[in-house]
Amino acid sequence: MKKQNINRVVLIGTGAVGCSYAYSFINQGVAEELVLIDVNELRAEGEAMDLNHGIPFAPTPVKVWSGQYADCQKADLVVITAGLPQKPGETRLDLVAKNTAIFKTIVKNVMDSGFNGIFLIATNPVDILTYVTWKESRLPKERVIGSGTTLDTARFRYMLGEYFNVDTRNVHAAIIGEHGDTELPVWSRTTVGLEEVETLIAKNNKYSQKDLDDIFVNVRDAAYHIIERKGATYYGIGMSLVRITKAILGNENSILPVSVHLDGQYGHKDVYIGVPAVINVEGIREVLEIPLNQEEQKQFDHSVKVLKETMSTVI
Ligand SMILES: NC(=O)C1=CN([C@@H]2O[C@H](COP(=O)(O)OP(=O)(O)OC[C@H]3O[C@@H](n4cnc5c(N)ncnc54)[C@H](O)[C@@H]3O)[C@@H](O)[C@H]2O)C=CC1
Ligand SMILES: CC(=O)C(=O)O
Repeated sequence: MKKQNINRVVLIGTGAVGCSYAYSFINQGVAEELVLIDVNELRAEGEAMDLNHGIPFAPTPVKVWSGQYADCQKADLVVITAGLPQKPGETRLDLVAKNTAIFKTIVKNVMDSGFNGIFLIATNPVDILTYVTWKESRLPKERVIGSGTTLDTARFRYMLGEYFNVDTRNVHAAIIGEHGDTELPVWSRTTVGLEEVETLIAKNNKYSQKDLDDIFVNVRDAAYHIIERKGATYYGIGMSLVRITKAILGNENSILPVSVHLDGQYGHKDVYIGVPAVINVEGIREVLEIPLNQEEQKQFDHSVKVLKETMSTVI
């Protein structure tokens, strides 16, 4: 029997994203057990060996091993980063057919173990694969979560922090919608410190709406820019996934823009998409419905439409 108070996370997919997650997980002392699974068993084994050699320098004790699907039975959280990444020029939506097929097998294997915890999904297109996981697992929607626009929001806050020359933690902002080309910034709710960006622009002529629009385009296209240069993105998402993991295992009631199932919020149903939600040990405690202006709502509706159209090709 698993001892009480021991948290186990199973990571499926030990490629670039999975290993960045594992590395941050160990360095941030997130939980007591981390199990690595990959279709390439040797890879998972090698990564476990390598990570274990850093454990003397980790902030808290942790057991890491390359395991089997049976290890999911006692897991609190299963994180999936397995599947194909984009090649230069490919969109996230281009990956939908192949990664859906991979997911159907993975989710079945996890559920066959008797798993009854929370899923956290990162594989692209993340909103659609989170929906696939929810359908295939038959778990309550609150316990199936996608990384959504957490990474995009981190990029946005970082770039706004640079622009206004303030600590990025004092930038309160969110990217919502598809984690992909139709995502949108919620400018109407963006504040730096306690000031609205609109006021900051009006007060100081070194700032402009044009610069802010360029910042959003750089956020939206960041993955393309990085993939062109180094072939893949992984550190940012690894740390984003650890942030969500800590919100869950630490029962934090933190608000993060994750991919959640909408059931009427924002005027939409039966879709997984990135919006702010309260996260704790139960998974999604509450989906927050932040007021959007007319233009933001229009862009959000478009994002839902694109996701539903793509989803209809695989579900
Ligand atoms: N949600 C987000 O914000 C982000 C998502 N991603 C996505 O994460 C995914 C992974 O990307 P990378 O790690 O760069 O790819 P990668 O190719 O480095 O790693 C993928 C891993 O999945 C494994 N795998 C494939 N099929 C499997 C199966 N059936 N069972 C178990 N393992 C399997 C592979 O052996 C490989 O180790 C991609 O879909 C990528 O687009 C990447 C960055 C950000
Ligand atoms: C690849 C990807 O989804 C990202 O870096 O945003």
